[in-house]
Amino acid sequence: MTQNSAVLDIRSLRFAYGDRTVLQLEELSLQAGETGAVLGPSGSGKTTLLHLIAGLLRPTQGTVAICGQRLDALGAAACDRFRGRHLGIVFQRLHLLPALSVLDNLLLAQRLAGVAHDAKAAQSLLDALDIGSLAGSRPASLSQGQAQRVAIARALVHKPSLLLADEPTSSLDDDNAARAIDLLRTQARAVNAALLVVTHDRRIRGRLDRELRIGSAS
Ligand SMILES: Nc1ncnc2c1ncn2[C@@H]1O[C@H](COP(=O)(O)OP(=O)(O)OP(=O)(O)O)[C@@H](O)[C@H]1O
Repeated sequence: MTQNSAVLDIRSLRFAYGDRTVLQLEELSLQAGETGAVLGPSGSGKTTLLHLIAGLLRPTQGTVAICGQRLDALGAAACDRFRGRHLGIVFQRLHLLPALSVLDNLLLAQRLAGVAHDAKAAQSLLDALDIGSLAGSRPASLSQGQAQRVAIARALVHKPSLLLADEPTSSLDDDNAARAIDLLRTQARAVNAALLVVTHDRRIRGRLDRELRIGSAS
């Protein structure tokens, strides 16, 4: 791993299922603190791209590197560890664990990422997202907006290098969509993470540093 490399560096990327190319992306690079959006309609390869960045799929051609490390060069266990330490992911369906309190959802995320248990830092993050008073609540008792804030906090609690957000605004009205993007941007900057939002939602245009469109390739 090199010290001054981009947090995310994608070059000449192509992914195919069999002989059918479903994603092509020439170049995408994000430095620490930078934000970007990949916009594409349904079927354009957004989920495929997220899986490639997370090392769950291997490129057919080209490279994806996180902090200078190609995930396809790592074995399965090392890839899992690297992903856990360097990536934070806000899933479209938030996947909060219903049996755990909000705070315990964050503490579990720290543990899975292999960073030190730090309840104070987790609580500060909840406070920064204006949901500090909900630390003891169960996810089922939260509004959708509150639950999304918890998901953002959980993705950031181990201070990842890269924050990925999958369709974070698609089910939100205009005001809340704008708020969610602002939160992602502000919170990613607070830990000096790069942020990549993958979405079909055109309302995101002009809100992040970089914008890239993808379309289905044949
Ligand atoms: N396991 C698979 N085998 C073969 N083709 C697949 C597989 N998974 C996805 N595809 C195809 O790859 C293309 C890209 O799919 P992908 O899920 O990445 O798109 P997407 O942009 O995330 O779509 P959506 O916004 O609808 O979730 C689609 O044409 C899809 O049919």
